[in-house]
Amino acid sequence: MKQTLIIANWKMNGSILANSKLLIAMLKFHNKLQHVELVICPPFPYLHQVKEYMVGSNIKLGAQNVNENNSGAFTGEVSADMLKEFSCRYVLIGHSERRALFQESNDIIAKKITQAMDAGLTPVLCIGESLEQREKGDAQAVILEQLSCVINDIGLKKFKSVVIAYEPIWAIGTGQTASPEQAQKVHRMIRQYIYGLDPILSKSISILYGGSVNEINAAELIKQKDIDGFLFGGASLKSDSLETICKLKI
Ligand SMILES: O=C[C@H](O)COP(=O)(O)O
Repeated sequence: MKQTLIIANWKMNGSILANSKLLIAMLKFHNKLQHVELVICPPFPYLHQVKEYMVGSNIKLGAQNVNENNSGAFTGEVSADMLKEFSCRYVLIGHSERRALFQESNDIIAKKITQAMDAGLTPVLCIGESLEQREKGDAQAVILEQLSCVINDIGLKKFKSVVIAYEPIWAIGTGQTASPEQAQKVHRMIRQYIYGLDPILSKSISILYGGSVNEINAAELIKQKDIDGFLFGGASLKSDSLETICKLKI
């Protein structure tokens, strides 16, 4: 059975003290998480701190971004090999905040995925439509374009190791989550698209939902057939919310 994947994206939040409190609280419930794979994605400077706390637990470490190059004169950037050295297992790629604020194109995102995979990291490919695109009826086309650009670039064989995170931009950090039905409809569409390429992969690939997930709406969302877990931000900074979401019976 596929494990439920829960990824906590701290975004640009935290401090050494605040992180310590959160991590100590998490370690109290981590051993009850047999049915979920919990991944923490802190800002880069805190990777080491989180890694130290996670020793002996089954909580995994992830990063929020990676550069599309191997090494060299890319001031301020971090390579996939560096993340691997810091014990990262996962890396978020193409988050909508990076696409919008840092002009990351589908082409750059495909290159980042290749870098991540070459270093042995599991890339979490974030996709999703804006409110404007949804209202114009373009959501499906946008999502399939984001997916197909990556698949065409890296090839289906490599794509088998990618995790997909569907995050409607209008639901991120707004408190306005997609309804379980809305989310399921898109997840089903994504899975059917993958089915058309590779029926076996369509069953094994994890498709996460993200966008204002919290301890209240998570229970209904996770019951949806094609939702395999969550990528969440705000609620991941609150240990009580995190614990409730991780303990949901799938
Ligand atoms: O990476 C996480 C997503 O952007 C969702 O963030 P949020 O849970 O704060 O809406």
